[in-house]
Amino acid sequence: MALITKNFDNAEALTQSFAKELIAILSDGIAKRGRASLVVSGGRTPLALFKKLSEADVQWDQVDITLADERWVDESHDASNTALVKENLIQNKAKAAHFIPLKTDDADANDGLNEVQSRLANIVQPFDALILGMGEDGHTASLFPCSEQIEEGLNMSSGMICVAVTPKTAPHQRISLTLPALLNSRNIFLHLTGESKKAVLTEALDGATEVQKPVTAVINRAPVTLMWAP
Ligand SMILES: O=C(O)[C@H](O)[C@@H](O)[C@H](O)[C@H](O)COP(=O)(O)O
Repeated sequence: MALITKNFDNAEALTQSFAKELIAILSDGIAKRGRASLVVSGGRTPLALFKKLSEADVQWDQVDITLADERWVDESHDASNTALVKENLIQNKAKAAHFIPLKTDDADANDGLNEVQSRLANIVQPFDALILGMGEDGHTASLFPCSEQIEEGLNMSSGMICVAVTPKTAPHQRISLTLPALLNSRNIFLHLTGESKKAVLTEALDGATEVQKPVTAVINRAPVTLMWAP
Protein backbone atom coordinates (compact mmCIF):
# COMPACT_ATOMS: atom_id res chain seq x y z
CA MET A 1 0.00 0.00 0.00
CA ALA A 2 1.33 3.39 -0.92
CA LEU A 3 -0.64 6.30 0.40
CA ILE A 4 1.21 9.60 0.61
CA THR A 5 -0.81 11.94 2.82
CA LYS A 6 -0.78 15.70 2.39
CA ASN A 7 -2.89 17.39 5.07
CA PHE A 8 -3.79 21.07 4.76
CA ASP A 9 -5.09 23.52 7.36
CA ASN A 10 -8.06 24.44 5.24
CA ALA A 11 -9.69 23.90 1.86
CA GLU A 12 -8.23 27.10 0.40
CA ALA A 13 -4.66 26.02 1.19
CA LEU A 14 -5.38 22.61 -0.31
CA THR A 15 -6.78 24.15 -3.49
CA GLN A 16 -3.75 26.45 -3.92
CA SER A 17 -1.21 23.71 -3.47
CA PHE A 18 -3.12 21.11 -5.50
CA ALA A 19 -3.58 23.48 -8.43
CA LYS A 20 0.13 24.28 -8.38
CA GLU A 21 1.06 20.61 -8.42
CA LEU A 22 -1.33 19.82 -11.27
CA ILE A 23 -0.08 22.76 -13.33
CA ALA A 24 3.49 21.47 -12.92
CA ILE A 25 2.45 17.94 -13.93
CA LEU A 26 0.55 19.10 -17.01
CA SER A 27 3.30 21.49 -18.10
CA ASP A 28 5.89 18.75 -17.68
CA GLY A 29 3.74 16.32 -19.70
CA ILE A 30 3.38 18.85 -22.51
CA ALA A 31 7.12 19.58 -22.50
CA LYS A 32 8.03 15.89 -22.61
CA ARG A 33 5.30 14.38 -24.77
CA GLY A 34 3.68 17.26 -26.65
CA ARG A 35 0.25 16.75 -25.03
CA ALA A 36 -0.97 16.06 -21.52
CA SER A 37 -4.08 14.43 -20.10
CA LEU A 38 -6.09 15.10 -16.96
CA VAL A 39 -8.84 12.86 -15.62
CA VAL A 40 -11.15 14.52 -13.11
CA SER A 41 -14.01 13.37 -10.91
CA GLY A 42 -17.42 14.91 -10.50
CA GLY A 43 -19.15 15.63 -7.21
CA ARG A 44 -18.87 18.75 -5.08
CA THR A 45 -15.33 18.45 -3.69
CA PRO A 46 -13.38 19.58 -6.79
CA LEU A 47 -15.37 22.74 -7.58
CA ALA A 48 -12.93 25.26 -6.07
CA LEU A 49 -10.00 23.39 -7.60
CA PHE A 50 -11.66 23.49 -11.03
CA LYS A 51 -12.11 27.25 -10.77
CA LYS A 52 -8.52 27.78 -9.68
CA LEU A 53 -7.14 25.55 -12.44
CA SER A 54 -9.23 27.26 -15.10
CA GLU A 55 -7.32 30.48 -14.44
CA ALA A 56 -3.88 28.90 -14.64
CA ASP A 57 -1.26 29.55 -17.27
CA VAL A 58 -1.03 26.17 -18.94
CA GLN A 59 -0.91 25.48 -22.69
CA TRP A 60 -4.49 24.29 -22.39
CA ASP A 61 -4.83 23.66 -26.12
CA GLN A 62 -2.38 20.80 -25.57
CA VAL A 63 -4.42 19.26 -22.76
CA ASP A 64 -7.07 16.53 -22.97
CA ILE A 65 -9.53 16.46 -20.08
CA THR A 66 -11.94 13.66 -19.34
CA LEU A 67 -13.86 12.21 -16.40
CA ALA A 68 -13.25 9.21 -14.15
CA ASP A 69 -17.00 8.64 -14.25
CA GLU A 70 -20.25 10.12 -15.45
CA ARG A 71 -23.89 9.85 -14.49
CA TRP A 72 -25.90 8.61 -17.49
CA VAL A 73 -27.96 11.77 -17.83
CA ASP A 74 -28.14 14.48 -20.45
CA GLU A 75 -25.84 17.44 -20.15
CA SER A 76 -28.84 19.62 -19.29
CA HIS A 77 -29.47 17.54 -16.12
CA ASP A 78 -28.29 18.84 -12.72
CA ALA A 79 -26.41 15.60 -12.08
CA SER A 80 -24.29 15.80 -15.25
CA ASN A 81 -20.57 15.76 -14.50
CA THR A 82 -19.93 16.99 -18.04
CA ALA A 83 -21.95 20.11 -17.31
CA LEU A 84 -20.11 20.55 -14.00
CA VAL A 85 -16.71 20.33 -15.70
CA LYS A 86 -17.72 22.59 -18.57
CA GLU A 87 -19.13 25.22 -16.23
CA ASN A 88 -16.28 25.20 -13.73
CA LEU A 89 -13.10 23.91 -15.35
CA ILE A 90 -13.38 24.44 -19.11
CA GLN A 91 -13.60 28.18 -18.54
CA ASN A 92 -11.26 31.18 -18.60
CA LYS A 93 -7.80 30.11 -19.82
CA ALA A 94 -8.74 26.42 -19.70
CA LYS A 95 -11.44 27.01 -22.30
CA ALA A 96 -8.84 25.99 -24.87
CA ALA A 97 -8.59 22.46 -23.43
CA HIS A 98 -10.05 19.50 -25.32
CA PHE A 99 -12.80 17.82 -23.30
CA ILE A 100 -13.77 14.21 -24.00
CA PRO A 101 -17.20 13.35 -22.54
CA LEU A 102 -18.12 9.86 -21.31
CA LYS A 103 -21.82 10.19 -22.19
CA THR A 104 -23.29 9.12 -25.53
CA ASP A 105 -26.83 9.41 -26.88
CA ASP A 106 -27.57 5.76 -26.05
CA ALA A 107 -30.39 5.21 -23.57
CA ASP A 108 -28.36 2.56 -21.73
CA ALA A 109 -24.71 3.09 -20.76
CA ASN A 110 -23.88 -0.47 -21.82
CA ASP A 111 -24.66 0.50 -25.40
CA GLY A 112 -22.29 3.47 -25.25
CA LEU A 113 -19.24 1.59 -23.97
CA ASN A 114 -17.62 0.92 -27.34
CA GLU A 115 -17.97 4.49 -28.50
CA VAL A 116 -16.57 5.87 -25.25
CA GLN A 117 -13.66 3.44 -25.32
CA SER A 118 -12.70 4.59 -28.80
CA ARG A 119 -12.96 8.24 -27.73
CA LEU A 120 -10.62 7.56 -24.82
CA ALA A 121 -8.15 5.74 -27.06
CA ASN A 122 -7.31 9.14 -28.61
CA ILE A 123 -6.02 10.56 -25.33
CA VAL A 124 -2.34 10.41 -24.34
CA GLN A 125 -1.90 7.51 -21.94
CA PRO A 126 -0.85 6.83 -19.27
CA PHE A 127 -2.93 9.82 -18.14
CA ASP A 128 -0.70 12.51 -16.67
CA ALA A 129 -2.93 13.05 -13.66
CA LEU A 130 -6.02 11.41 -12.21
CA ILE A 131 -8.07 13.10 -9.50
CA LEU A 132 -10.33 10.74 -7.61
CA GLY A 133 -12.98 11.53 -5.04
CA MET A 134 -14.55 9.13 -2.58
CA GLY A 135 -18.07 8.67 -1.33
CA GLU A 136 -19.07 7.84 2.25
CA ASP A 137 -19.55 4.21 1.18
CA GLY A 138 -15.94 3.96 -0.06
CA HIS A 139 -16.80 4.18 -3.76
CA THR A 140 -14.41 5.95 -6.04
CA ALA A 141 -15.12 7.03 -9.62
CA SER A 142 -18.41 5.11 -10.04
CA LEU A 143 -17.08 1.83 -8.68
CA PHE A 144 -19.92 1.42 -6.21
CA PRO A 145 -19.73 -1.39 -3.62
CA CYS A 146 -23.52 -1.72 -3.77
CA SER A 147 -23.63 -2.36 -7.51
CA GLU A 148 -23.80 -5.72 -9.27
CA GLN A 149 -21.01 -4.55 -11.55
CA ILE A 150 -18.41 -3.97 -8.85
CA GLU A 151 -16.38 -7.09 -9.57
CA GLU A 152 -16.41 -6.30 -13.28
CA GLY A 153 -15.18 -2.78 -12.54
CA LEU A 154 -12.37 -4.05 -10.31
CA ASN A 155 -11.34 -6.85 -12.68
CA MET A 156 -7.72 -6.23 -13.63
CA SER A 157 -7.85 -8.52 -16.66
CA SER A 158 -11.19 -7.71 -18.31
CA GLY A 159 -9.52 -5.70 -21.06
CA MET A 160 -12.25 -3.08 -20.55
CA ILE A 161 -11.55 0.62 -20.10
CA CYS A 162 -15.11 1.45 -19.03
CA VAL A 163 -17.96 -0.26 -17.23
CA ALA A 164 -21.66 0.58 -17.00
CA VAL A 165 -22.75 0.66 -13.37
CA THR A 166 -26.14 0.80 -11.69
CA PRO A 167 -25.69 1.78 -8.04
CA LYS A 168 -28.33 0.66 -5.58
CA THR A 169 -27.68 3.48 -3.10
CA ALA A 170 -27.24 6.41 -5.49
CA PRO A 171 -29.33 7.72 -8.35
CA HIS A 172 -28.69 7.28 -12.09
CA GLN A 173 -26.95 4.66 -14.12
CA ARG A 174 -23.25 5.53 -14.48
CA ILE A 175 -20.28 4.91 -16.67
CA SER A 176 -16.98 4.52 -14.89
CA LEU A 177 -13.40 3.97 -15.84
CA THR A 178 -12.46 0.48 -14.69
CA LEU A 179 -9.75 -0.13 -12.10
CA PRO A 180 -7.05 -0.94 -14.69
CA ALA A 181 -7.97 2.19 -16.67
CA LEU A 182 -7.77 4.37 -13.53
CA LEU A 183 -4.41 2.86 -12.67
CA ASN A 184 -3.09 3.78 -16.12
CA SER A 185 -2.07 7.18 -14.71
CA ARG A 186 1.30 8.67 -13.91
CA ASN A 187 0.01 10.60 -10.90
CA ILE A 188 -3.01 9.56 -8.85
CA PHE A 189 -4.61 11.88 -6.32
CA LEU A 190 -7.40 11.24 -3.85
CA HIS A 191 -9.08 14.55 -3.08
CA LEU A 192 -11.04 14.56 0.16
CA THR A 193 -12.35 17.20 2.52
CA GLY A 194 -13.93 16.78 5.92
CA GLU A 195 -13.34 14.57 8.95
CA SER A 196 -16.00 12.05 8.02
CA LYS A 197 -14.35 11.18 4.69
CA LYS A 198 -11.02 10.75 6.46
CA ALA A 199 -12.69 8.40 8.94
CA VAL A 200 -14.23 6.39 6.09
CA LEU A 201 -10.83 6.08 4.43
CA THR A 202 -9.09 5.06 7.66
CA GLU A 203 -11.72 2.42 8.28
CA ALA A 204 -11.51 1.20 4.68
CA LEU A 205 -7.75 0.79 4.91
CA ASP A 206 -8.14 -1.12 8.15
CA GLY A 207 -9.07 -4.46 6.64
CA ALA A 208 -12.08 -3.90 4.37
CA THR A 209 -12.09 -5.90 1.14
CA GLU A 210 -11.74 -4.10 -2.18
CA VAL A 211 -15.30 -5.01 -3.11
CA GLN A 212 -16.53 -3.50 0.18
CA LYS A 213 -14.47 -0.30 -0.16
CA PRO A 214 -13.39 0.06 -3.82
CA VAL A 215 -11.14 3.07 -3.11
CA THR A 216 -8.70 0.64 -1.49
CA ALA A 217 -8.31 -1.25 -4.78
CA VAL A 218 -6.52 1.79 -6.22
CA ILE A 219 -4.42 2.45 -3.11
CA ASN A 220 -3.39 -1.21 -2.92
CA ARG A 221 -1.90 -1.11 -6.41
CA ALA A 222 -0.35 2.30 -7.02
CA PRO A 223 1.12 5.25 -5.18
CA VAL A 224 -1.80 7.56 -4.35
CA THR A 225 -1.43 11.06 -2.92
CA LEU A 226 -4.18 11.95 -0.50
CA MET A 227 -4.96 15.68 -0.60
CA TRP A 228 -7.00 16.33 2.52
CA ALA A 229 -8.33 19.36 4.39
CA PRO A 230 -10.91 19.58 7.16
O1 LIG B 1 -19.56 11.59 -10.16
C1 LIG B 1 -19.35 11.20 -9.05
O2 LIG B 1 -20.25 11.04 -8.22
C2 LIG B 1 -17.96 10.90 -8.64
O3 LIG B 1 -16.94 11.04 -9.48
C3 LIG B 1 -17.75 10.30 -7.31
O4 LIG B 1 -16.84 9.26 -7.25
C4 LIG B 1 -17.40 11.43 -6.34
O5 LIG B 1 -16.08 11.79 -6.50
C5 LIG B 1 -17.68 11.01 -4.91
O6 LIG B 1 -18.99 10.55 -4.81
C6 LIG B 1 -17.48 12.16 -3.94
O7 LIG B 1 -18.41 13.16 -4.23
P1 LIG B 1 -18.44 14.54 -3.45
O8 LIG B 1 -17.20 15.27 -3.84
O9 LIG B 1 -19.67 15.23 -3.93
O10 LIG B 1 -18.47 14.19 -1.99
